[in-house]
Amino acid sequence: MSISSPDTCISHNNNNLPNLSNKSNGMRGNKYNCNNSGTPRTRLERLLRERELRKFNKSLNDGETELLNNDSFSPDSFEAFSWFNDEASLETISANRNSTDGCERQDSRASRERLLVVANRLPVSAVRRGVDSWHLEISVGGLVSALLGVKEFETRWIGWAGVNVPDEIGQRALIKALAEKRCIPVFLDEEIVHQYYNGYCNNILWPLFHYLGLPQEDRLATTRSFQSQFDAYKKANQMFAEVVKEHYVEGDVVWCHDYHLMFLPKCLKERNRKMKVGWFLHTPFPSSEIHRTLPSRLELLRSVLAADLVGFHTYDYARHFVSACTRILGLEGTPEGVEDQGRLTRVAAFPIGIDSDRFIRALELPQVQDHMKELKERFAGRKVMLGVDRLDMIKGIPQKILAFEKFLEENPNWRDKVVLLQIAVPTRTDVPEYQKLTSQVHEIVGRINGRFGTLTAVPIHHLDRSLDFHALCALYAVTDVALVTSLRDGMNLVSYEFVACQASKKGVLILSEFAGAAQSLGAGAILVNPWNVTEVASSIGYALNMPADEREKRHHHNFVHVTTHTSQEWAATFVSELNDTIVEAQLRTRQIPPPLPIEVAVDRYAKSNNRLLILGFNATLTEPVDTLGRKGSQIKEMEPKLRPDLQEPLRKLCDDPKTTIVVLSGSDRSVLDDNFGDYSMWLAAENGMFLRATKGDWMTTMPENLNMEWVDSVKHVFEYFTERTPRSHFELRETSLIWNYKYADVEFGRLQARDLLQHLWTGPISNASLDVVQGSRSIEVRSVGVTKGAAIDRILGEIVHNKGMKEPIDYVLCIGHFLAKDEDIYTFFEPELPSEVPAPVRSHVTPPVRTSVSKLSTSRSLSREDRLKKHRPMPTIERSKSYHVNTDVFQSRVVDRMSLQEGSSVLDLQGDNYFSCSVARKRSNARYLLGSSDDVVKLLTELTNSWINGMNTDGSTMEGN
Ligand SMILES: O=P(O)(O)OC[C@H]1O[C@H](O[C@H]2O[C@H](CO)[C@@H](O)[C@H](O)[C@H]2O)[C@H](O)[C@@H](O)[C@@H]1O
Ligand SMILES: O=c1ccn([C@@H]2O[C@H](COP(=O)(O)OP(=O)(O)O)[C@@H](O)[C@H]2O)c(=O)[nH]1
Repeated sequence: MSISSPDTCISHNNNNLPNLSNKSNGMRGNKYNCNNSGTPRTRLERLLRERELRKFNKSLNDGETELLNNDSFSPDSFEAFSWFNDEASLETISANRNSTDGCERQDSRASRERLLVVANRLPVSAVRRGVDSWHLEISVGGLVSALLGVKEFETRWIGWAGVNVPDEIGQRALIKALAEKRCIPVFLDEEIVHQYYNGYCNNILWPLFHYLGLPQEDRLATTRSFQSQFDAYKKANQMFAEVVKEHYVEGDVVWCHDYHLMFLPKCLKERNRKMKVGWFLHTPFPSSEIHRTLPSRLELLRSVLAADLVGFHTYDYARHFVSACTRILGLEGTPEGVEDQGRLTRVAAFPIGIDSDRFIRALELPQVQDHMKELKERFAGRKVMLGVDRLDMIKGIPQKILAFEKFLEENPNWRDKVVLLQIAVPTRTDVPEYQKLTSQVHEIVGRINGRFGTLTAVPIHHLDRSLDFHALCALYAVTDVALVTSLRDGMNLVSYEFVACQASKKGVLILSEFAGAAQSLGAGAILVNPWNVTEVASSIGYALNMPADEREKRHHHNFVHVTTHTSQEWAATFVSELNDTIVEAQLRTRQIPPPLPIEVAVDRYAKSNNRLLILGFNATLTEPVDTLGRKGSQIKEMEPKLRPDLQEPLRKLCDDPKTTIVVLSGSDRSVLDDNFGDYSMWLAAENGMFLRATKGDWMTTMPENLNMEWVDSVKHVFEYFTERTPRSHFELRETSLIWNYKYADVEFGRLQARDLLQHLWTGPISNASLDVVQGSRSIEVRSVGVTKGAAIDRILGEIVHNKGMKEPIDYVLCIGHFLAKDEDIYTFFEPELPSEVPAPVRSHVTPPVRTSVSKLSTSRSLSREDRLKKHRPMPTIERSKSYHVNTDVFQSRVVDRMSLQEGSSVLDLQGDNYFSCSVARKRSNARYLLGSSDDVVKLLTELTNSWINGMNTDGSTMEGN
């Protein structure tokens, strides 16, 4: 795809995604040139195209941003942030953009898409000045800084204004004041703030996510209050959801932020399933071993997974999250995200950035220059070291100061040549832990200044307050060494801001390896372990003595990163991926068969005369697959058991003379005997390789020449892996071998499975004629041709013969939780000529892959119709042969083809009387879906009722099956 930016025209395709097409070759400026031929098909193609489009928009924006920022850049106010400006200026920009485009733009989405940013804190905190008058101040913190730099969207911010407003007059006045800044308040009362924000968010989740553990002291009290804090957390999240709902307009992107709002995606999706919901975490997501300790671990993960896209600062945090979902919820983690019953929540890393231009431009402003001059004079003759942090235990302020003390202790010559300026912004001052930290820091600073200070100078200048933007920029610019020693930090934007302001000085950044920023600025910074005070002290020495050329190289590396990975890029990428996730989900959904129309299936059943029901066993007639987390990995029943609530309907259906039931399972014969021996039905064990009417003996339907010589070598491999994978086991069946790790540690099990597969593919059996079938937690090895689909015509032949059927089968219901390999059973009954019957109900985007059928069955090369007509009149030819161990109990036979009468078909389904149904497996070749075995119970019960009702009306009698 060749795309060149300014020469590009933009249109919409059906997916509502803009198309880029090159308008060169002398076809400029004609909107009809915008063709759709290059419609991207894959996710990556779509995202690449979006990226090109963003770059193109940015090149237009750059000029416009100048316009926007011209007069409105008032130093100390938030007017500096573009999206705070009023609607009118944005309209102007849009108009300018259209007129400069050269090709009529239908693309309003990229530049005007509405974005609802939902975060605990609004970018402004409100201070009450009177009954109905408010003063707004910019809130301090990385989240606010980053989001204020986002310019691409028409943004509304929903959040808490940091103040309790109990009265209606005050609320109304605040709503009005905030509306001018495109902010919408969520009113939280004092008690909720105490329990939700101070309690659950800042005393439980915050320390936990930063590896500081759950509160230890007063265990009982904590446990008791934990529940009420969690309740308040959920309630607060519901309140946010209500406000979102009120302001949501169809098509809006709703972007939820941070650990305060982990419950929000679920609340939003429950209110509106179609809402585009993204969630981004600004803190680290800890290892799943840490998250496991949280009492509400399941609920929080599940709620976050309701979002369409989940984002983190780094790949590590994303990996931890996926791992928590697999280990704690028992879900499937894929490179794309987390999958739950066919639904994918995309999980990815989106490292945040800053609005670097804003910092670079600010350095030119006179007031910033004045500040810089003052600072240079004040600290002349001394190197300036700088720390800027909220006064939070995660920032490692005590550790930083202790390291500085050690440096002064060991380097007396530096004592009057260096100063540490530490800006410690008060935060969460209602939480006792933060109050303790403040006193602790004051105490250490006092001690060190007492120890190394003189009458005229102290080594540490500690400020317990925030600075305005320009003072901060000046400080960054005059600094020689910045010290960021967070014990853990989601990203840390201070390090980015410092780099942005160092174009001329090229100072050194000492950066904690536990800050997310270490992933991006690690190459240019000096990385330290903040817990290692000795290492930090020596790094200070190294930084202060660093030669200019090394400083320059390091700075350049980081400067390029900071100026290219901006907050605008971050937001645009996130929103673009969120939009794409929705497109992708729609494509996936269209590949999913529709739910079984139970009424239709029952009605047709009642109206037919010779029905065949083929039922799988595992997860079809047993309890639903347990996905409730770790408990699911505990061994409950080694052997599958028929659900008690299915016994009665099954028995009644078996007693219906017009119905034949076959249970077709991968399980071995003894398991089917134990569960179904008392019913009047057919049992097909080991994927149909063994067959028995419950009144008779087992026989084999196996192809005669089935090669089983591979068994010993595979068994050897399986034994090896079973020994090395705790809680895995393998089953040796007559026709297959299965290694099962469903009770093992999921991640370790998967790694072992990967190794095992690699060994099977490349090892001693690599040339054998085998199928290696991967289940979600198992690996099965079978001879080629051992599938349910391959076995079914032999089974059918035997049944028709055995029952002496005179009429064709006019209704087939085939239900199972079958492996992909065995889905050939669904296709077996599908008409092969499209003209014969209407196509399955679902609409395909990509046609489902049709599993090829057995090569062993010669009749397979014929069409279904030919195959079934070709069958000879009755006498079944049975060729006995002994097979395997224990064959004394089983009579083994191979059944030849048959038909009802010369030329007539065994099946007469008239297209519509065929219901293939996948249970709890969404991507399937079946025509329909059933959610779980609960639905199977419902269906079979209704079939039973229909038959009983039918029998009463037409007066037919019950005969044996
Ligand atoms: O609103 P507060 O409770 O006073 O806290 C301020 C913010 O602190 C946290 O910031 C994080 O976000 C930054 C940007 O992504 C990141 O660089 C930093 O490492 C994080 O600590 C918190 O996550 C925000 O929600 C708070 O608003
Ligand atoms: O006096 C100050 C100190 C800090 N900040 C801002 O607070 C943010 C801190 O973000 P960071 O990601 O470093 O950490 P957080 O506080 O969000 O954990 C940065 O954007 C700083 O510019 C500020 O505006 N004034």
